[in-house]
Amino acid sequence: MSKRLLMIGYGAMGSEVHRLLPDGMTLGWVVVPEAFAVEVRDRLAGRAEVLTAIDQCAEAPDLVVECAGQPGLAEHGEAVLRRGWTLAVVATGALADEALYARLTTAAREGNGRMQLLSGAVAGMDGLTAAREGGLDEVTYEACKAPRSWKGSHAEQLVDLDAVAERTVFFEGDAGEAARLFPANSNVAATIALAGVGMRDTRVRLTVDPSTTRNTHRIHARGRFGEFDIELNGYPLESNPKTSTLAALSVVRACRQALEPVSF
Ligand SMILES: NC(=O)C1=CN([C@@H]2O[C@H](COP(=O)(O)OP(=O)(O)OC[C@H]3O[C@@H](n4cnc5c(N)ncnc54)[C@H](O)[C@@H]3O)[C@@H](O)[C@H]2O)C=CC1
Ligand SMILES: O=C([O-])CC(=O)C(=O)O
Repeated sequence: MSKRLLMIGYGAMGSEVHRLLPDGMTLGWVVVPEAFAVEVRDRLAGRAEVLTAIDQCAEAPDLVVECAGQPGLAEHGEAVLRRGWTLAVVATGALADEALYARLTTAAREGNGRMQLLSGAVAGMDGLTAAREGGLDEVTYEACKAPRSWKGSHAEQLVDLDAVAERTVFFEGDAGEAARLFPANSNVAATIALAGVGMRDTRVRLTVDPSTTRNTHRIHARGRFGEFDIELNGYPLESNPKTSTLAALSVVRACRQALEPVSF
């Protein structure tokens, strides 16, 4: 019998994940804000039940994936974890809020739930978490995207996205600030911080480049293990250029992991 997935959010990433769900996993429920429920119900045309709160879900899903962004994790994360369900998360930037982080970890502990932080648009989180065990001296992260990928974000206050003519750095700071200021664009900064040296000590630089069509992520880590540099040039999703295709694929991978006895 097929395992059943509950998805929080059903935007660009959610629809892509739904399209690519592995055999053996079906979408049972989608949770979206009231204002989007009618539209999402129309799009799904009966293929999954559309809810607006976790307590409306009458059965236990085999897996819950958050594809809703930071407000979605803040709103529904606790209810999922208190029910003892497993929650795979991409809006890791929400965890820069220490109070929310504490609420979710307490809910997971008390409810016997599990929060799985997904690697999203980047690679190397396995190596970084392993490297941390030996001690890390430095972790830096740089993102570079096309102007259209920064549209509608705080970048609009820092750089003229319509006029920018060459690669331009518009933000330098720590991972916590980046995740808070760019909630739809800098979850990766928080993911790297959570896997490495934390929000305050992870240095972040955000850039825009009018000549690129990719979402580029560069990570540098140095510690007792040695050092590594990762550069990932991802294709953005057509339906949302802020979001890399790999981020959606990392959710698909989490679905596959829930099905298979052997996994990376
Ligand atoms: N960790 C990573 O590498 C990445 C993380 N992300 C995160 O994933 C999020 C989703 O990306 P897209 O699908 O491209 O965005 P999108 O804007 O296309 O879709 C967001 C969806 O979430 C829903 N939503 C919003 N607030 C909600 C709430 N309180 N409860 C339930 N649903 C809610 C919306 O109705 C919409 O269906 C981004 O906002 C970002 O936070 C995105 C890319 C990479
Ligand atoms: O998808 C990406 O390239 C990264 C992203 O939006 C995020 O970190 O929130």
